[in-house]
Amino acid sequence: MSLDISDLDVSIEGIGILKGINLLIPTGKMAGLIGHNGAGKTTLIRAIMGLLPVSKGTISFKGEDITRQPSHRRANLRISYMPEDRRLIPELSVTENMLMPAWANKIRDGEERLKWVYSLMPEIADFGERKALQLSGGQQKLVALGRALIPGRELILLDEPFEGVAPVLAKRLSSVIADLRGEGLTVLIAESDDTHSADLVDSTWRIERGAVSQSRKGDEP
Ligand SMILES: Nc1ncnc2c1ncn2[C@@H]1O[C@H](COP(=O)(O)OP(=O)(O)OP(=O)(O)O)[C@@H](O)[C@H]1O
Repeated sequence: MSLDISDLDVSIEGIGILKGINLLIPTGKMAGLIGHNGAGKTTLIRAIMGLLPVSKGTISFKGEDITRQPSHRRANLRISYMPEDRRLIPELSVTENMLMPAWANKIRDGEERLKWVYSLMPEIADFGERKALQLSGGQQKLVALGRALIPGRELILLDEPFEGVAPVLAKRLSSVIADLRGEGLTVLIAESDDTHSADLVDSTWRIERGAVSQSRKGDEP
C-alpha cells in the first residue's frame, strides 16, 4: 500500500478532532475524502503533511513510517498538498509562485518539472508572467494545483480543489486531475460532496465528526 493510515488520533489545543482513523490508498490510485464542513478533512490532510502533531496511531507512506518525521521530509518523499485557500503570493508572478516549492525544497529539476506542469495545463503557461493577484479564483486554483505538482510526484492531497470554482474551470480541473492517472501519482481529493470526484476516484472514504469509514458505490452521501 502507498498511503496507510492506522488508528490515527489528532487533537488541536487539547480537543480531540480525529479519532481512530484508518485509511488506505494503493500506489497510483485516487481516493475521495467526503465530509461536511468541519468534519475534519483539512485536519487529516495537515496531519498527513506533518503540520499537526499526531497523538496516537501511524501514517506510513510506501512502507516508511512518517508519523513523527518533520514536515520537510514529506517533500523529500515527494508528497505535497494543495491547500483549500490556495495560498499564492499575490505580488509574485504565476511562474515564481509555481517555482517556490522547488526553491524552498532545493528541488534541482524544478524548471523541468515546471515545463511538464505547463504541458499538462498550457493555460497556466499563458499567464505565467502575470501576478497571482491578477488571476480569478478559479485560475488561482489551477496554479495551486500546478504548484503542488512540482514537489508532489508520488502523493498529492487536494483540499477541496473545486470549492468556489466556476463550472467551466471545475471541469477543467477535473480533467487535469484525471490526466494524473497515467502518471502513477497517488491522489487524495477532499470534497464536501462527491459531485466532482465521483467519476475520478477508485475508492471513497466518508469523514464525519472526525471519524472515517470507507463507503461503497451506491451508499448514501
Ligand atoms: N486551529 C483550530 N483550533 C480549534 N479547533 C479547530 C482548529 N482547526 C480546526 N478545528 C476544528 O476541527 C474540526 C475539523 O475542522 P477541519 O477544518 O479539519 O474540517 P473540514 O472538514 O476541513 O471542513 P472545512 O471545509 O470547513 O475546512 C472543526 O470542528 C474545527 O472547528
